[in-house]
Amino acid sequence: MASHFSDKQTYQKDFDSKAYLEMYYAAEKGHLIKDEYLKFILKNLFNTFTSGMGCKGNLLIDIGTGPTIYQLLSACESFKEIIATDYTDRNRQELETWLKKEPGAFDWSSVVKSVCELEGDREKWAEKEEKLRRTVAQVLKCDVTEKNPLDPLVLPQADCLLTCLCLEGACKDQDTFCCALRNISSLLKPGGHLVMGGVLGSDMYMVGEKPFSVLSIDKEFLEKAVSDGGYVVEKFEVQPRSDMTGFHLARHNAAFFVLARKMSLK
Ligand SMILES: C[C@](O)(C/N=c1/sc2cccc3c2n1CCC3)C(=O)N1CCN(c2cccc3cnccc23)CC1
Repeated sequence: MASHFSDKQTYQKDFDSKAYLEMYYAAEKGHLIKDEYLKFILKNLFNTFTSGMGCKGNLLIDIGTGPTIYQLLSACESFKEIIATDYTDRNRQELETWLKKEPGAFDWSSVVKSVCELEGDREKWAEKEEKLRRTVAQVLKCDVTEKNPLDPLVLPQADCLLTCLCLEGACKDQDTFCCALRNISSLLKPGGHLVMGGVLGSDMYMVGEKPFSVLSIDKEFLEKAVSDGGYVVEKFEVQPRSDMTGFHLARHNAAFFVLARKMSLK
């Protein structure tokens, strides 16, 4: 158990984006690949964004993107513009490096190919990468603990809010989680969709030699937090964790996927 809370300064100072990418998303051996988290999330994102669930529009904001783009691959088919956001400079830098095809960019091609396979044509992976690069308009700093997480920017409200593996890493307790959910909800239009993926029952995860704390949440807490946050839950999937090999690196017992709609005022 990480003895202390990994606050935003710790992330800014100690979160090694490259080590994280290698450890969790490297083809074949990445821990979130082997333990099926990624397969589960990609299938749910595919069903939500590209198979007629009606989740489409002009603007999607991804909150706490981290240094990863897997979560945007299906969304870029249904939204004209995507804004990626993260707290740490190195995560945003890692995203920019991939978006600009600069040297040292992480190789996402095997993940891109699996999403293209879901969409029906594995060969289209190069076009898919280019489509994503064209759709991500900006990479902004965000802090979910702020009333306006994008402060000082004030953006038009988004049609969809996406957030994966962020709030459980950013929030030290359940109250902070609920507050952060309300903060990010201010960025979403009434009637817009919240799409959230992550893990249940985790208390920490390793990045290189460093432990990062995780707020351990369960299905009941999450369902209540989303409903109390002003949403109607439309879909809530949980996948218990099967493969325990990477257990000591990222202790969680299930992956979750939530699709919810922000209630309109009237
Ligand atoms: C998504 C991620 O890749 C983290 N990935 C992973 S892998 C893994 C494996 C098992 C368990 C867990 C887990 N997690 C996240 C925690 C749960 C990332 O890099 N993050 C998320 C947390 N984030 C912030 C920190 C502090 C404050 C913030 C304030 N606002 C916005 C963001 C803030 C920084 C960027």
